[in-house]
Parts: sequence; C-alpha cells; structure tokens
Amino acid sequence: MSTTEIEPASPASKRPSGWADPIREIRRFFRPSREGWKSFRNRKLADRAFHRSSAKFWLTRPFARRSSRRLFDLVAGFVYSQVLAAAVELNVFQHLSRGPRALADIAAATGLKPEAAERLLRALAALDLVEIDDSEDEIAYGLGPLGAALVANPGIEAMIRHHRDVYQDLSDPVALLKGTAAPTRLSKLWPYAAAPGGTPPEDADVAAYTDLMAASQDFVAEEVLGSYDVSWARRILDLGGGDGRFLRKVAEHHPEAELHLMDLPAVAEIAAKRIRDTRFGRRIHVHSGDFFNDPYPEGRFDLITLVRILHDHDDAEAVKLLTRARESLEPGGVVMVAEPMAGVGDSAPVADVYFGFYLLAMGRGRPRTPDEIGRLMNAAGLTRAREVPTALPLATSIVVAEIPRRNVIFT
Ligand SMILES: CC(C)=CCC/C(C)=C/CC/C(C)=C/C=C/C(C)=C/C=C/C=C(C)/C=C/C=C(C)/C=C/C=C(C)/C=C/CC(C)(C)O
Ligand SMILES: C[S@@+](CC[C@H](N)C(=O)[O-])C[C@H]1O[C@@H](n2cnc3c(N)ncnc32)[C@H](O)[C@@H]1O
Repeated sequence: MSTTEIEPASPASKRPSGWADPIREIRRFFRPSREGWKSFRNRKLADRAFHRSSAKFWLTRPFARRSSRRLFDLVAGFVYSQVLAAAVELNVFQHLSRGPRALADIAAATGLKPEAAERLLRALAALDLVEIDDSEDEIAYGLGPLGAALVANPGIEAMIRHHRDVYQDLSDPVALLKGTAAPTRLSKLWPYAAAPGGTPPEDADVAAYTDLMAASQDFVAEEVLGSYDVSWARRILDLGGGDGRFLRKVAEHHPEAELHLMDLPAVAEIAAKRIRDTRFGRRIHVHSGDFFNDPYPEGRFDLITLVRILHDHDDAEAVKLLTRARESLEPGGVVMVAEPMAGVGDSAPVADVYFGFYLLAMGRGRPRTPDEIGRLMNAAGLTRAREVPTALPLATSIVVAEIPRRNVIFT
C-alpha cells in the first residue's frame, strides 16, 4: 500500500500557489515518479519471485540446490530427531562407545530384528552419528563424529530423552500460538513457570528439572567462565543456581571467592546435599527462598549471576528480579545474565526458534536479544549494559551491567 505524505493541514485559502511554496512544489514534482518507481520496483520483485518459483530455476543453480536441501531439511528435521531419539532410547551410542560392532551384536543389544537395526544404523550414518566400515566381508558399525561428540557430552543424551515431552507439547504449534493448547508437559516439568515465585506444587518433580539443567550446565559454565573473567569478584551470588553445578565450576576456577546460591526450597535442599558431598561444601553457601519476594543473603555482592533465568520470565518479572539484584550489589558491582539470546549470530535459530517455542510450550518467558536484555537492565537501574562475546552462543550469550561506583546524586 503506497503511503502519501500528509500535507500540514492549512485552510486552502491561505495556501500559497505555484512556487510560492517551493517545498510543496518539489514534493508534487517527484511524487508521480516516486509512485512510478515503487510500482516499477514492485513489478521487478514480482517478476523475480515468479521466476524463482519455477522448479527449473531452483534445480539449475548451485545455491538453488542448496536452498532446496535446506528447505527439505526443515521439513525432514522431525524425522532426523526421531531417528536420534530412537538411537538414544536403544542406547546405540553406548553400545558403540566400546568399539565397532557387527550388525548381529547391535541387533541383539537393542532387541531389534537385524533388518530394523540395519535401517536405523544406515539412517544414523547418514546423519554422521554412526560410521559404517564395509571394507571387510563383515560390516562393522562405529561411532561417527557426532556420535562421538554425543558420548563425550553425557548431558546431551539426557536432553534428547527430555525431548519426548517437548515434541509432544509441540505437536499442535498453532494451538500453542493461539493459547488454546491443553496443559503442556513442560508447564508441569517447570512448575515455577506457572506462577513466578510460587512454590512448586507438592507433586512437582523438582529433581527432574534440576537434574536436566545440571546435565547441560557444564557445557554452559565452561562457556561463561571462558568468556567472562569473574576472578575480580570476592562475593558472588548465583540466583536460581539449581543444584550448584555452575558455582562448583566457579569455585574450581577461583578458589578465594565466597559463593552463595539461592533457589526455591526444594531445589536448595538438593543443592545443599550435592554440594556437601563435594570439596566445595564449605565455600558454597546455599540459601532457600523465592528470588522475587524473599530477602537475599546477608551483605552485598560484587557479582550476581542469572544463568538461564531471565528468559524464563516475562518482562515485568525480569525487571523486578534485576532490580532486586541491583539492590544487593556493592557499588561498582555487576549483574551478569547468561542464556541463549535471540538474534546472536548463528544462534538465532537456537534462541528464536528452539527456545522461543520451548518457552511458549512452558507457558512463560521468551528469548531476548542482548539489546532487549540491556533495556531491561537499564529499567532496573543498572548502567553500562554490554554484551560479552562468547565462542559458542549455542551454549550461551552474556550481557553484563553494573551500578556506578558512587551513587552520584545530581540535585
Ligand atoms: C569420529 C570419531 C569416532 C570421533 C571423533 C572424536 C570426537 C569426540 C569428535 C567430536 C569433537 C568435539 C569435541 C565435539 C564437541 C561437540 C559438542 C560440545 C557438542 C555439543 C552439543 C550440545 C548440544 C546438542 C546441546 C543441546 C542443548 C539443549 C537442547 C538445551 C536445552 C535446554 C533447555 C531445554 C533448557 C531449559 C531451561 C529453561 C526452562 C528454558 O529455562
Ligand atoms: C532453568 S533453571 C536454571 C538453573 C541453573 N541456573 C542452570 O543454568 O542450570 C531455573 C532455576 O531457577 C529457579 N527458580 C525459578 N523460580 C525461582 C524463584 N522464584 N526463586 C528462586 N529460584 C527460582 C528454579 O528452581 C531453577 O533452579
């Protein structure tokens, strides 16, 4: 739809005619050609779109073939995921982690008929998860590069098993988008999402989500601590710290920091027990409470971390949380937000697609760009919000902001 500039309202009788009003005349002079340009450009776009829509165009150009393959993978992605889920459920990678195996061994170990096992293994090989060595009479199956990576990172298998619930919840994405979907499995798995600050219902399986997060935390913690130096901070508070996996990594890197974790009572109980069983039992102090409403641990902190927290909450709760964190900082203290962020390099699909719909199914929260997080930090009274680049935005991106060293009051 073409917009026409709205002339400032003025009674016709007062309006000067001719070149008495040169601006108006210049606008009138260019208007027809501007409209003409727009229709010419629109026609060009229409022609290009028609031209590209012909199958011949797509199949005869290299990038067209690549685009076709990308489009195919978008359609087939669910099938790929289900093949991976089947292999994890059948412990195929564990079987192969002990060395190459023959088809009969794998069939016996997985309980599949040989032809079904072969179908699965060939699909996995096509996805670089398995490697097939048919240089001898008896074909051997081993770990492919992705299968080896999966075995090297145990948390991934836990995540893959978790996705049976995720795929179930995403089976009707339109209903989710319209808000007409039935209660989701994820909203039950993350009970705090139903009522931020609300204590999870009695039947909430708090250990399940705590273990799930712990399973993928090392991957995140390594990226955070590899990207942002926390050694300057003497007192650190990790809000929503889960079972303490992140602070244990901090403790390993920085032996002299005093570390505090705050999480909901049921999770704090798990954290206290797990931390007590490690060499950091006396260095990491666990506090039970609701970070929206309960008092934070005594004293002020140099650094307050929010690792995979903010995206769980809508804007109003996020600003409230950031404000409470700011109020617990030493002058010059820093709040660090670490989570997958929208629009960050090639991690946009991770945040905007994966976490965008994961959180939609969970019923609360959303992925945000570093700028959006910076604006929430500013709204919470924090300053100098800035993104800290990470090598693997897939794991996490980071935004930090601080309070001024001195509260300068301009009267
Ligand atoms: C060829 C052979 C046999 C061997 C080659 C040798 C070898 C090991 C090669 C591999 C090289 C290597 C080191 C690869 C490393 C690969 C890595 C690190 C892969 C990491 C993959 C990580 C993945 C897939 C992470 C997935 C994370 C997910 C799905 C996270 C989900 C998080 C959720 C659901 C969080 C929810 C919390 C809430 C509610 C949103 O707040
Ligand atoms: C997605 S998990 C992240 C855990 C951990 N930071 C990590 O990255 O693995 C969110 C954490 O926030 C905690 N949480 C949610 N709402 C809370 C609240 N109102 N008060 C305290 N902790 C809360 C949950 O119990 C959970 O441990």
